Amino acid sequence: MNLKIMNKPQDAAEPGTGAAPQADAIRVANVVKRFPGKHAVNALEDVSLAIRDREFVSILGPSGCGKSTLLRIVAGLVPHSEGLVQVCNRAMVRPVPEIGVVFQTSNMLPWLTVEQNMLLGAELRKLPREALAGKVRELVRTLGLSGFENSYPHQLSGGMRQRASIGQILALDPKILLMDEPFGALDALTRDLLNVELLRIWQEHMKTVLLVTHSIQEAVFLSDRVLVMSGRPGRIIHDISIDLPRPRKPEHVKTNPRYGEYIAQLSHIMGVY
Ligand SMILES: Nc1ncnc2c1ncn2[C@@H]1O[C@H](COP(=O)(O)OP(=O)(O)OP(=O)(O)O)[C@@H](O)[C@H]1O
Repeated sequence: MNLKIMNKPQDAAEPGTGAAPQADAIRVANVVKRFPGKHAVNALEDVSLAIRDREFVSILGPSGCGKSTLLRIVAGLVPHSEGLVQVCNRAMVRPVPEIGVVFQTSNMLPWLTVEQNMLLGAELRKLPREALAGKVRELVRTLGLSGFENSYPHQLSGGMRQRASIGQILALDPKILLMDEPFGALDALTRDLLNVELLRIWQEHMKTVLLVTHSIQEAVFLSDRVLVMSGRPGRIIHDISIDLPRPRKPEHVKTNPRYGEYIAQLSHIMGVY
């Protein structure tokens, strides 16, 4: 097995094209995060990464290494202690409309229907409801929620709730999706189906995605690159390009010998076997 572990030079031209480099959607440079207090924690140490426009990048790492903290810092939800975070070339200090965040559990309000939840963002951002109504109808259809527009969250399955949560975020059309274990609470079959759906959405809507996951298979199936973090304080210790053809269909990817090699390589790095 001879797979490359690479740290892409961030200012390099696109390989083989000689073209100007694509813009970075996210740039993190030398970020440190300390949680002060009686039980002070050094969560992140000298984390640097760059994610290009429309790239799909996953982060893997041992439990407690700071993956969610890193994602929340990029989202502007948690301040960093040192270093620089830029989103779309602007320093990140607070949440911005270019970023949508999907968490492991649904953010839906239980007293609102699927459609009302998806329209909620428009109200919070003081956009006219009508501007979003058409888009929400289309999202309901493409996310396989037709017939459930008027259902309440408790009337949906876990997978449907998570699809609706993704719809809530997509309704606002962020350029960048930050996803923290979005399918972690779902059964394997539903997770696989939503992975395929996520790839379709990513391709159709040309988003940049940064995904935190515990699943090596999910990371390899979805990503252009997989970043691996060390134990706490978290640092990026591997940056692995996933050279599998797109569009990716499970039946093609999972029978591709390179898929197995990436899984084996990452399992070895993660100490799974
Ligand atoms: N608000 C906080 N205050 C203090 N410590 C925190 C806070 N948030 C996270 N931490 C600590 O920072 C470290 C990293 O936590 P984080 O949730 O980012 O890890 P993770 O890699 O996402 O973990 P997991 O894979 O288990 O979800 C942990 O030791 C955690 O206890």
